[in-house]
Amino acid sequence: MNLELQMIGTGSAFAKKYFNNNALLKDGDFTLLIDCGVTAPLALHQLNKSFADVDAVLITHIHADHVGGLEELAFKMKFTFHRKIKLYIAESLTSILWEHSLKGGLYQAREITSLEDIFEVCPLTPNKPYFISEHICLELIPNEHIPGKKSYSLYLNNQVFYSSDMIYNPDLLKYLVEERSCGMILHDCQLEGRGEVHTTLDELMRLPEDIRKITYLMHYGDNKDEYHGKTAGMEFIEQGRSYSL
Ligand SMILES: O=c1ccn([C@@H]2O[C@@H]3COP(=O)(O)O[C@H]3[C@H]2O)c(=O)[nH]1
Ligand SMILES: [Zn+2]
Ligand SMILES: [Zn+2]
Repeated sequence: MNLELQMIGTGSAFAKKYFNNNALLKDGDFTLLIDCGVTAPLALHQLNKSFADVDAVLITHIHADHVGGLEELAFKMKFTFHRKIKLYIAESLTSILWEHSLKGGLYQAREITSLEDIFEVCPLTPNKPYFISEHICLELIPNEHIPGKKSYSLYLNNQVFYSSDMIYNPDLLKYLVEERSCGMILHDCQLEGRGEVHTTLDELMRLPEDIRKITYLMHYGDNKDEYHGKTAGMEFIEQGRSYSL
């Protein structure tokens, strides 16, 4: 596939040791930022990067650990870099992102009155693959996360499933592996407590071994190290490290 995935953060929403669960997906010179949480500017800075290195941004759902850095991204693009990058987002979320999340901070008469004043908005239809660069094919898969809130997982190049935030859905994982040649799963992982809005480690440990073998854990809490060797063979994705896909 020849893509590189680098998690700029691997933490759960309120983790303090890890940044928000956001990623860079690189195809040669093209870099996609997958989600842009509150901590994204600092996370990039600590990797000697900045929003200047980002060519497009994709949003999976509207929670601060996934969209909270967009205000800074937008201002930097508009007034520092003078560049409009592509925003990939489910069509169902475009007006919600502006009206319910970004307008309060970004609105500026004659300068910024809509998402289109900042981004080249690319609304995506779920369950439909899109080539967004030469080698990145992206599909949004609707998931269940928060009652009444639309949220999406990603399926990359018909091979890699990226859960973003979702409650346990073993049937989806089995379907992707058995019917759609999925060879890698990056899954959110709540280490403790009941999985009311996320998937828990206990739930993932119930998956069949062939699925666990290809499952990597992300969006975890600060005490992740206590769980090393206690994950039924599933590896934790490491913040900052680059993975070849
Ligand atoms: O019913 C709820 C709704 C939300 N939350 C917390 O708020 C966080 C929002 O970001 P997140 O989706 O990464 O994780 C969520 C949880 O940590 C919760 O515990 N129960
Ligand atoms: Zn989250
Ligand atoms: Zn969330």
